[in-house]
Amino acid sequence: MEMTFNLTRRDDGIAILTMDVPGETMNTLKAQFGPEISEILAEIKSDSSIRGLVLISGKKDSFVAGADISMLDACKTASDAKALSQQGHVVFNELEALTIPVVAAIHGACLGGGLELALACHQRVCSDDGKTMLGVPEVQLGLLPGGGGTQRLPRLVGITTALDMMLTGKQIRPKQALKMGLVNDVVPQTILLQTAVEMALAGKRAPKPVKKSLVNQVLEGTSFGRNIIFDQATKQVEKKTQGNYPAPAKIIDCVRQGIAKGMQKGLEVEASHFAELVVSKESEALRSIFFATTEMKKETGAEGASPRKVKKAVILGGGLMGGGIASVTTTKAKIPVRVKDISEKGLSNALAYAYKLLDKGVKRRHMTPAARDNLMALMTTTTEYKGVKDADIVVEAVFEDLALKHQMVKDIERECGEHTIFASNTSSLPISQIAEAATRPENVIGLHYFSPVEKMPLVEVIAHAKTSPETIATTVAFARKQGKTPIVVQDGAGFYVNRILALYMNEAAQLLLEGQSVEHLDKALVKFGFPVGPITLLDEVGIDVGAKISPILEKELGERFKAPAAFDKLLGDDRKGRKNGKGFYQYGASSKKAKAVDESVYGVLGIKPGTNKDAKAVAERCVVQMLNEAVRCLEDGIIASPRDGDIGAIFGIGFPPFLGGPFHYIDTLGAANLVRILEGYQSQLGSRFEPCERLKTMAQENAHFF
Ligand SMILES: C[C@@H](O)CC(=O)SCCNC(=O)CCNC(=O)[C@H](O)C(C)(C)COP(=O)(O)OP(=O)(O)OC[C@H]1O[C@@H](n2cnc3c(N)ncnc32)[C@H](O)[C@@H]1OP(=O)(O)O
Repeated sequence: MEMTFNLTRRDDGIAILTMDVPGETMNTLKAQFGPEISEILAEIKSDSSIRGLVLISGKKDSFVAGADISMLDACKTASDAKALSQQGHVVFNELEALTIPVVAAIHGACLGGGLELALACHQRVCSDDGKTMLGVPEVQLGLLPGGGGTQRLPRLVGITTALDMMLTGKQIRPKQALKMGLVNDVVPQTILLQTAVEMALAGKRAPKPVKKSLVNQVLEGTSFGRNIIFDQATKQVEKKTQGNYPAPAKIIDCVRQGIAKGMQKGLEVEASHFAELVVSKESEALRSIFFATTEMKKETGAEGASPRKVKKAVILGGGLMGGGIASVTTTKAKIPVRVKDISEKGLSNALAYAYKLLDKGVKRRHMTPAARDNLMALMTTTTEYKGVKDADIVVEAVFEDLALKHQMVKDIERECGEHTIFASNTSSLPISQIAEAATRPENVIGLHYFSPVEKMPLVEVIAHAKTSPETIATTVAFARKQGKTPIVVQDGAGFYVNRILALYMNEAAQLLLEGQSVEHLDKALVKFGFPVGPITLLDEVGIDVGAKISPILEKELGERFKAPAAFDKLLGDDRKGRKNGKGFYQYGASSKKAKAVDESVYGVLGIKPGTNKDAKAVAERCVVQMLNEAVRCLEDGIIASPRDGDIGAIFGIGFPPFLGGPFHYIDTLGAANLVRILEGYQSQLGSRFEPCERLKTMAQENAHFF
């Protein structure tokens, strides 16, 4: 069997231990490595000619991506998982206990168990490459660092920094890592191995003391101060997770107990908590999302089609969406963009949007001003169709007006090349209707972004009947280069995300009109696990946008999409939401966050908030509408699979990730149970709750989606 670890000896007495998992693109830690590593450690200990050890990856651009998540999936019981963690502790403790200096030479991803492996080495040096990132992202999988990270990290970089890393799962760049003391040096990759060897030859070095503020020194230096840190962290995670994610509290407990009772006790607590988390339903759901997104990355979006390379893009419209699309195209995809707008104002908005994003990076020292300016140079602007002939793709982000979009199609067919893709960022108009103006409909596609474009990971790629497979594949690849997670959906009013969102929002509106307060509605759905409540979301998206989309959906999809008539009064009172500072919430002149509910909205709607219903019941009414419509979208072929439906809902509207997405959640609830709930509401509140046929069939067959 091919080995993963290869030990070579240099004349200067430094041994190089190269990790290279056969047949895999990334190194990951697997249980079966235990005996191989123990054998190598025994060999090293018995060979007095070895004066030092350097650990390096044999992979081109990654160190170690963590424990093999598939291995964790294979754990059937908590004791299986605990054994894995304990095995990791034994191996890493043995590595750390070597009397010779051990240096980790890191290039590329050094994450999770990979960083824990590096922490068990006496020193660490990493490359200054953009691909090099260090972190402990286990919390994003509903886990915690189970290879000693909860103990070694705080002792190396301090409690506050370690908690921040473990509770967010953030990736640390090389310079940041050096500054916080996570690595001892940062060098070009060309001299990474040589530097590591020199560090080993120089012998063990105590880690440089991490510079801490006086306040931090006092807080971390006394048990009273440490308790303040832990209590504050606990309060923050409770507020953020609403009790829906068990991992953060367990991370805090591992650190707290380890610092108070010593590393050995800390490791015992870590192994126990890690084990419970591996078999938790939350982690199972989060791991399924990781595998789903990884699987999707390999798909072109159109069977058998290969994407064309996009060397230049044109964005029509420099407004909020156009500016965002242009920004992610230059800053993420690093593709030259020409923004066309009818006014200079629109063009300057697009430039300002990109500059503001990039300048944040400069201020955070992630980027130099020169790098910012080089990326800004990729964006040019025009009020006429000049310099667009060689565009490979044009993304239109103009008003939701079919005639205007038809004009755009004709303009682009006249001004650009025969292969140029026309991608519409429409949020509701069927692509087939937009394509009616095209002489080359095979080049017309939907590419629906979500606002704010630089933050929302999802895009919907909408193919109409005549869209060519190559157009689909090229658009999917283009979105991926922008850092997006694209799902290919079929043409139809509202596509997928806005369609399931519309019924969820309508139900919230019904509850509001029944006398539930705005705060209560929003709090109930945040407690359920959404990032923001439905009323806040309506203010963010725009009450006018919602009002425009609803009739389109109702016309094509039926009565159930009819929005409550009372909501027209809001527009009559010029309430558009955040965009014009007047909606359900008050908006101060400069405040980014909505202040308080604008109580006058109740008068506009002609309602008076009554007694609030149970929060779970409020959430359930809104969520089951979304679940039922998600299944209808699968039934109608709008989405290709439950997997795409889960990813679309999570990445598009923040459906609670710990539930795995609508389809995973229906499996958890049980189709029969969901049908029973829907039918209950149907008898009380009307036909909008009627379960779709697919759900009723699944209920009868006790079927599951996964
Ligand atoms: C001991 C405890 O602390 C427990 C842990 O360590 S839990 C694991 C913690 N690590 C992570 O969460 C990292 C997960 N991986 C990633 O975030 C990304 O893969 C990456 C940032 C490392 C690289 O991203 P990218 O360059 O986009 O590559 P892919 O995501 O497509 O991955 C390439 C292939 O590697 C497989 N893979 C990556 N990480 C893991 C992992 N931890 N376990 C199992 N497999 C992993 C991924 O599935 C791809 O496989 P393929 O066969 O090539 O499709």
